[in-house]
Amino acid sequence: MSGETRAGSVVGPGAAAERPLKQIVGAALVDRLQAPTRVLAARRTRPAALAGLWEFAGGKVDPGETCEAALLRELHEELGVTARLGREITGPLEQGWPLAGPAAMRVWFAEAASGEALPREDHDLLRWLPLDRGALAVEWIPADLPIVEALLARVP
Ligand SMILES: Nc1nc2c([nH]c(=O)n2[C@H]2C[C@H](O)[C@@H](COP(=O)(O)OP(=O)(O)OP(=O)(O)O)O2)c(=O)[nH]1
Repeated sequence: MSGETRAGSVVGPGAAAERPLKQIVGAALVDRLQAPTRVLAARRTRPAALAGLWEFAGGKVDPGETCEAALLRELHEELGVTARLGREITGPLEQGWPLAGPAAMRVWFAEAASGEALPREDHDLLRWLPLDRGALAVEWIPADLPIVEALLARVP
């Protein structure tokens, strides 16, 4: 029955609450929040379906964790940096940007407050991309492309 709409019923926020999207968070890590010129892309190593594709560093929000805390944790685990978050790059959903499957990602601008970003977990390569059409030079996870476009449109 799930996914079907009874005659006369309205699919509203309640439906979303019954089938919440898995919350993912990601960072558009830039060289500096004030007047950014480059953004960091990370190449995934797993799972096989995503290996070799590029993404924003980040990951799943743990139960009881805020999105912002999860993102700072993920950036430390994955890149070894202590980050500072800037503005959110808001998406079309309350939970951010739709991803493949029942998941959505909220994305923030971020900069490293300390540490140099290096691939530690989940990635084998990092690349600093220019904040122009050159940001599309790598093969992003397809769901990330609208986010990259929004990022380029929202660069100060
Ligand atoms: N981190 C990240 N995940 C993304 C992006 N785009 C996208 O579709 N995803 C998907 C890939 C995964 O299915 C999911 C994130 O899961 P993940 O595997 O990175 O999360 P995690 O680090 O907490 O993983 P795990 O240790 O629990 O396996 O979101 C993106 O730009 N960044």
